[in-house]
Amino acid sequence: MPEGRGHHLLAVRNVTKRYGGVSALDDVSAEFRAGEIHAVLGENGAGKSTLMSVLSGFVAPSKGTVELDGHPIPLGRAFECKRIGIEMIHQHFTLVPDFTVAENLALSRLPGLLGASHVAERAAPSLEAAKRLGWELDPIEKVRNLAVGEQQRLEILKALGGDAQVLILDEPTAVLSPEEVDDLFRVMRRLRDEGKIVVLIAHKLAEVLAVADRVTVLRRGKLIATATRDEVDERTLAEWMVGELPTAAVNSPATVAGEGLKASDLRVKGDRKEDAVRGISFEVRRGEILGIGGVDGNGQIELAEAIAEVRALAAGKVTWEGTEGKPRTGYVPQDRQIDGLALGLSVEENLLIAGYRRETLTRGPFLRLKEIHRWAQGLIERFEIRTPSSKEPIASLSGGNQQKVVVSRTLDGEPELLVVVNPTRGLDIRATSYVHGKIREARDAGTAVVLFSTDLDELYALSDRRVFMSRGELIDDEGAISVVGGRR
Ligand SMILES: Nc1ncnc2c1ncn2[C@@H]1O[C@H](COP(=O)(O)OP(=O)(O)OP(=O)(O)O)[C@@H](O)[C@H]1O
Repeated sequence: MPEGRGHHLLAVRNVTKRYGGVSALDDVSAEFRAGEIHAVLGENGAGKSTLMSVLSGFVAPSKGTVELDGHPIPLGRAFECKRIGIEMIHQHFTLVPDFTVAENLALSRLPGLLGASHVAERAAPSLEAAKRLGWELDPIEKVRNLAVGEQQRLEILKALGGDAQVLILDEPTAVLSPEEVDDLFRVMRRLRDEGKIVVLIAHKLAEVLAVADRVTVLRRGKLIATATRDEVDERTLAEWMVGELPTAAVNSPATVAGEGLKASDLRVKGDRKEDAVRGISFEVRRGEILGIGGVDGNGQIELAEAIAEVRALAAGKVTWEGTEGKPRTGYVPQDRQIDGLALGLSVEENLLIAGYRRETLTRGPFLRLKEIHRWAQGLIERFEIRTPSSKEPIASLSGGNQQKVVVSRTLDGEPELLVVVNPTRGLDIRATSYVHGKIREARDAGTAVVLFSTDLDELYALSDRRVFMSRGELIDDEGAISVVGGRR
């Protein structure tokens, strides 16, 4: 039996969290034990993030308590929770890119001046943890030069340096390559065996079954079940999550064909003026989905932005149907929080913002408000965007539901060229299968689709043809996937 088991118990007792009329959590009770990896599952908007935020003190519940070893934790006080050893590893990293590894590690400890000797002293516990886990990082490397997987390691090391007893990971595998996922799971098991409480939010059932000791499923704010790994399979979990079984989508071959986008010798600079895309040529025909795979950070984003015309080309040429003419382009960017959404505006305004439906929704300089409302309502229903109303601020939607807003308005614009980057990141099984279906529909109607995805399952399920990117270049040998990657 792992040492420390039974020593620490994080217990949620009858927790309810209401936002206006919505119960994000409804009388939820659950126990997270030392020496276990506990996965929390649920559809988009089920309440997973809210539960994690309650556990880590970022959100105070409307009712109920959380206890660590029988002592109530300070509710809604993240800093206090950190002090007693509860650490949340967020999906959006909280690192300072221009600081070194050691400086970032030092910063996470008590605030104060960062003299060179203090940095070394404060970073030491995290660097020791790094050594123990086989995650050696160069302390003087700038964080902006680290690959995404390394940045995540740094986030975890920050938490361990603070002597975390409870580690909460919010969808930690979303940004990782298969090898990095295996390595993260190795470390999670090791931390579990050291007696820590490890909690994770996850969407991929296969991953959950691979790593979790126990699983808790939420649906619409309610706890549906907690079970041990051996008591469940993918089918049961899926049923618990959605209340029914989703039907698997089948990939039908493309029907419409025609000349589409042709890119010749594209070169694109990254944000730091580095050569992010180094001479790439490819073609994607109308009625075809071209998948571009590879580990994050190998120039995919810069290439996607260049094709979608939101980043300038340094060199090279793009033609559409053999001419210099521009296609009607739909773009689903990588980071919805930064590029996709105006967080201060409502759901409806965010649907409208991309301007895809300008002809029907405006009259001269005026907005046709009733039309807009009806149209927005239609998208909300079809894409099952979970929101109390279309007037709700977008910031109050769950992550997956925000992603649905971006995807739905883009697909609704009936693009001739569709550029999507990880279109289903953060979406649950049902939403993923719906979005895949809509992308195939667009393809079947003659759209040329360029799918950038770091998710191999998605890449193989959706694309008609595949290439991979490594260090700014295309490689078409699929066997090369395991060697793709590393630093920029
Ligand atoms: N700050 C907020 N204001 C209003 N409503 C909110 C707020 N935060 C969450 N909600 C609502 O609470 C519900 C649960 O959201 P939560 O983010 O916990 O879901 P989730 O399971 O993490 O979903 P996802 O998989 O999409 O990230 C959703 O209906 C969401 O709209």
